[in-house]
Amino acid sequence: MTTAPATGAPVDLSDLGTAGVVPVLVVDDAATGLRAAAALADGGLPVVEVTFRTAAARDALAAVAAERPDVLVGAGTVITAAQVDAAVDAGARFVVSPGLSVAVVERCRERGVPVLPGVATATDVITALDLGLHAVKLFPASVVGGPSAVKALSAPFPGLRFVPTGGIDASSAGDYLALPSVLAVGGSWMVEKSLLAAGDFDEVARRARAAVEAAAAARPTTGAGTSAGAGAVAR
Ligand SMILES: O=C(O)C(=O)C[C@H](O)[C@H](O)COP(=O)(O)O
Repeated sequence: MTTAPATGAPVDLSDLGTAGVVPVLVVDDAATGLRAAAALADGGLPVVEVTFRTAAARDALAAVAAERPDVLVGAGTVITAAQVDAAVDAGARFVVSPGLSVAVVERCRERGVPVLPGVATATDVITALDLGLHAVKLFPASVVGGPSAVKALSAPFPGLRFVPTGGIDASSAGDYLALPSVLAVGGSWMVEKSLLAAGDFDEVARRARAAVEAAAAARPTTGAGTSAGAGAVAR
């Protein structure tokens, strides 16, 4: 069971490494967001990235932040500095972007929240390093080459940690998590749209539990919470 840092406590990206898996949520109403976050926590994964793709995203994020202080809630699909402000004002404790925007990174720094921008190429990685980042999201991970792409990009950039996201599911998560440069994996498979629409939150909890187990099995040496993948990451 992963424990989220208490509300108000500083969060850094190592906390995502501790979880090992970042569920990516797309919701059309705040109540569904709240139920999904509760089901994920029931499954031992008190972490959720609420994507800023829907009109309800802000309210869903705010509801989770207010009602579930035990859950580490962040914002995803953040592509403008204005969205950083909206997300942080709603209670986001980390920010994720599909790509690398200097404006987003700088606003996150100003607001004091850790940011995980997306990269897909070595050129993107160099830009991230120039900005002083130590961890990036690899997106879309399955399209840019899967675990082989992580390995290839890790070679010239030792010390950089990756959070592969995009096209990952229960069957492929372990292949990424077994790589030492992988901090965590992200994905929507635990909170699939059809499950939310059907109100099948038991299945959300079951998938969260399976994901936690897969992460622990892929990083077996020191166990969940203190595994190699959970090493410290500077902002
Ligand atoms: O919204 C963002 O910030 C993104 O970069 C995209 C999401 O992380 C992926 O869409 C999740 O991918 P799936 O697990 O394949 O659904």
